[in-house]
Amino acid sequence: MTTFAPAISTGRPEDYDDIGRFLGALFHHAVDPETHETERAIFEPERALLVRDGSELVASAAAYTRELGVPGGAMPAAHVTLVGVAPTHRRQGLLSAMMRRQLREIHDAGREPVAVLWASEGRIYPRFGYGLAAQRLQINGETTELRLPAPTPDEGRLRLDRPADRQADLATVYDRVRSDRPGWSSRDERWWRYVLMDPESQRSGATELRVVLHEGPDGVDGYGLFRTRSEWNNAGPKGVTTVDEVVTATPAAYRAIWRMLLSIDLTRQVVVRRAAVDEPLLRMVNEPRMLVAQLSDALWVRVVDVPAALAARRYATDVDVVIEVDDELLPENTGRWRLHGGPDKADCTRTDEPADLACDVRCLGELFLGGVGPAALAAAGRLRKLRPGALAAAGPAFTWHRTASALEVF
Ligand SMILES: CC(=O)SCCNC(=O)CCNC(=O)[C@H](O)C(C)(C)COP(=O)(O)OP(=O)(O)OC[C@H]1O[C@@H](n2cnc3c(N)ncnc32)[C@H](O)[C@@H]1OP(=O)(O)O
Repeated sequence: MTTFAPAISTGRPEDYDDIGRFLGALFHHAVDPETHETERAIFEPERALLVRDGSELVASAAAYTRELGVPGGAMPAAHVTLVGVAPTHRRQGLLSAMMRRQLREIHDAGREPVAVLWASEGRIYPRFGYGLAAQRLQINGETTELRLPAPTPDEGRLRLDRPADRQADLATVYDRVRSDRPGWSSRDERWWRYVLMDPESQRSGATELRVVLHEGPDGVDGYGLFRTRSEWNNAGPKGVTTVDEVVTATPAAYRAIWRMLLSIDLTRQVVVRRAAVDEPLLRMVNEPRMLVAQLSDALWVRVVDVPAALAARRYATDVDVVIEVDDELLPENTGRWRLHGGPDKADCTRTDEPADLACDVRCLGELFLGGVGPAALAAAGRLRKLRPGALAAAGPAFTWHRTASALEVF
């Protein structure tokens, strides 16, 4: 067998048709013309890396330019996507070559201190320095077994509508809430069309996507995107409500929307694929066990530029710590970094002082959104404490008052 020497080229706008067909085959589904056009609109050809063998596309990787919510604000982040290698060319180092090139380009461009992705399989990306930064709960709730507290007077009115007709309201609520949710990405017009795209081919027998909006004293202050599916057996109806996202700016909106979603007539089950680990719903129902929640991975973060990344987020408490970092793929990150930060500001500079903590760059990715603290990573043997008391001193600073979560797969 001759060895294939990959030459990686940058994408052009006309490559999208090829990429769509290529990734459709890798993910074992047909190309849907409706989603293809929406996805083409968010494609950034100059950020795509392609490998061809002759004229045949055999590998791709790309990135979207978006902001990522982080503790205390939002920052530019390369949203890595469209990764695939043909079954004829797998395990010959193509993914590794693309990941190395992509990380180098992101680092050298100097605009995005971190990269972020959803992994098709959790074992693929740690070797490239990606750490599991946000987890999610997958809920399969038995709604007949769940009770919510009685409505309170501050709960407003609910209205049902077509999501596409209320896009402006959804965007207003989302932007209001996003500033305080580590892990949520910015959405412009094109992204809203992507989030709301609703092809028949992906409904699995359910209705079209619908939205329930909550109107509070100042107008729309929350929404829930959902669909329902009919199912019956000899005992009667057992329909399913599938919830895509619930975004609310007030506790009253949150309670009212979930009360409706859990009690739609002729349904008996609620499915939520991307609930937050600290989802308030778990604290609202009378029997949380009946939500049948299962933990899974959501966002993986790769710290690409250590000082810029650590200075871009905020810290729950004042922190002054020296971290020794090891980064095989981007050696500029290797060394000792002094992080001096707090709830309002942070800076991070190279230092010769002795380190308090030591870890690899993947571990920094895990810590980055506040989804896990240093003590858990130390207990897992992934982070080393080099000074007594360093974990207790730095630990609380890395967490955040809302844990990391992610609403949408990109
Ligand atoms: C952000 C996203 O887009 S996620 C979507 C990712 N894409 C997919 O899942 C589509 C289907 N899968 C694929 O296309 C390919 O299998 C890929 C892209 C996951 C891997 O591509 P390859 O070119 O085969 O990877 P490559 O040869 O560079 O492998 C590098 C190392 O990772 C390991 N590896 C790669 N993929 C996997 C996997 N799915 N499971 C376990 N190990 C893996 C390889 O064994 C290799 O290990 P080694 O260095 O110890 O020998």
